[in-house]
Amino acid sequence: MNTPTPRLRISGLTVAFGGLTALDDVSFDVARGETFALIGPNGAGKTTVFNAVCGLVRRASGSIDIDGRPAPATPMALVGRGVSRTLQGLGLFDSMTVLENVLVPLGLGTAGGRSLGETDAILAATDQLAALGLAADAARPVASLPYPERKRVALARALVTQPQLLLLDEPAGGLGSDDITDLAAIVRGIAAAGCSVLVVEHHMDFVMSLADRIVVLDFGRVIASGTPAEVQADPRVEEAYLGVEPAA
Ligand SMILES: Nc1ncnc2c1ncn2[C@@H]1O[C@H](COP(=O)(O)OP(=O)(O)OP(=O)(O)O)[C@@H](O)[C@H]1O
Repeated sequence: MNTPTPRLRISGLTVAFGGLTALDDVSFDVARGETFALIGPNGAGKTTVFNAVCGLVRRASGSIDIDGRPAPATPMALVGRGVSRTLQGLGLFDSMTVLENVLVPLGLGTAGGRSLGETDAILAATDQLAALGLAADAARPVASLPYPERKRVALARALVTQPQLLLLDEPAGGLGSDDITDLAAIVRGIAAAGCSVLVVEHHMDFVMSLADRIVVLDFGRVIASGTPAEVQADPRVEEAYLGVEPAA
């Protein structure tokens, strides 16, 4: 039987910054419609994986394929290949309204693989804001919104291009428990619609309740992988987070 082509395949990825090996021979696949988490202590290399997928850092070796074809070399070309990303910080344009922020990627490229005229772009952005409960905020300066709403604007901006692979960098960071519960429901809906989600997150309850599979990085290496239950039971993970030596 043929194995389906993964949405994202990372093979033997190594990235170095001068003398620091930030990623060392990292490999994993993300299937279509899968929610996949990358976890690990601070500095483990999680964001560098995202940056490598987006063509923002140079690979020393390894390959990155999206839907069976090499990832494009530039971030702009990624949108046309169905990839979107949120940033660890919000990365919003504070001088713009909510709607203008969500329109930015539509001005750069395509939605669902096709270019949109201005009217259709505004409709798509307005629909996306409505889907995330932000319809009433469209004309407000984004800087005037509370932090959880600004996080959702950043998510709307990533979703407006109708990605097939969504990279979420610490989406729960800075949110309270009610907002995290809402976010988990939103991410489940995104995955249920067939979009693969690769999430970097420190909030463990969120990760464990959401992810189909998890890879754990430490000092740039994969130290564990599997289902949430498998990863939680792995003594190497406890060691990486807590500095506890696994029992012999
Ligand atoms: N552009 C860069 N130049 C030099 N070193 C970098 C650069 N980007 C990342 N690093 C280093 O690479 C390592 C991995 O960083 P990265 O940001 O990927 O970790 P992370 O797992 O995302 O950490 P955190 O959870 O704190 O965000 C760290 O030691 C970091 O200091």
